[in-house]
Amino acid sequence: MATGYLYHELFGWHDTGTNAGLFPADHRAGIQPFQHFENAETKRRIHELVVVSGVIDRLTRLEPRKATDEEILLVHTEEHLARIEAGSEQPKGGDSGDGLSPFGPGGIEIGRLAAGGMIEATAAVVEGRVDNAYALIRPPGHHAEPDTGMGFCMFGNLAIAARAVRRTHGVERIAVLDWDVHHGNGTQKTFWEDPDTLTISLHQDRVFPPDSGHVTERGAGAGLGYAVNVPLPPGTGTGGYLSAFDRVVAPAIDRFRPDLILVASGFDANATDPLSRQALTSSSYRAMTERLLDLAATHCDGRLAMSHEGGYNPVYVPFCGLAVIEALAGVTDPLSDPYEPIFGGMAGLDLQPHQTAVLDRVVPLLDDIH
Ligand SMILES: O=C(CCC1CCCC1)NO
Ligand SMILES: [Zn+2]
Repeated sequence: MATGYLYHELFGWHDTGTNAGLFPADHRAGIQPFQHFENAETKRRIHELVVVSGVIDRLTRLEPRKATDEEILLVHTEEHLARIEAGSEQPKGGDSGDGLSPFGPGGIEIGRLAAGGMIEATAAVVEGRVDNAYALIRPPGHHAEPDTGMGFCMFGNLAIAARAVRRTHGVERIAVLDWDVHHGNGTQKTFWEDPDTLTISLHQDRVFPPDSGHVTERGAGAGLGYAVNVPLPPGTGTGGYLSAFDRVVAPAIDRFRPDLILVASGFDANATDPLSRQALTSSSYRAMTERLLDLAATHCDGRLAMSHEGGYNPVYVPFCGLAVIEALAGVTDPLSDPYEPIFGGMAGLDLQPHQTAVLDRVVPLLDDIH
């Protein structure tokens, strides 16, 4: 099993400043200076754990490149690209569109490297140079819509890669699973009317963007039914997520019969994340990855590429990221997660009736996937 792995130190230099988590420090509002929630630490620490654990030696290292204007414009408007270019030329950088997504001077170059990195990882999988791949990239992308960035996202890295390999390699049917705890609104909007791109988002109900990711958001026109949303209640643990996988994700992908599976892989559904209220552990992510590998083997010769998104606890996210990469690489002696007994031992992590009730609403909708 050849697993591609893409990371570059420049991703750690994407500068989100001291926006005190989300907002600029302002003593009048009682906001003290502190680093932005989306900072380099979790990504850098995932990479260091991949190296120190020795898993790096079982991976095929892939190198990022900068996405071209043409590639970015496969998804985004000229106006959005111009906004990022203009901000990037400012002495202190700019923002991707919602005031919550800052970047430093020259920041567009790192944004291009993130999008180009996911293109390279996806192309390596499609060309068979590797069986699957993980693109540990930054800034994230799944909230970026065609006309704006948001939620820390500058460009829709995964969406750009999907359209890029469709154009260069003729990949037709692409299934996208977003397991970041926040709704994958950007990817969904990009492919809203596209029956050849199935978007499935597993997220905490209405956590971000506000009032987004409802079961009733299903696509439009020819794409109706090819957007699937599973808004899980706060506190959902492994039981709820794996039931969502077995009752929604797997049947949807089985019906869709993809040529490629892409994942918007955020780890902010972990039990310790500051920006959500779910309860997953590293073993949850390993189990989901193993299920995806089975689906990819069944439908598309194992072709599976993952694009890093959120995840904000620098202590625990590295163990979740390592578990996914170990599973992709078929590591049979994975590193033991010391926090699993604590975070995985809490009450209520098995499937709950109110979680089943959400899945019961989604399952019948899958009949519209052909
Ligand atoms: O991890 C993220 C960013 C979510 C935050 C954006 C503003 C408040 C919550 N999206 O996947
Ligand atoms: Zn997120």
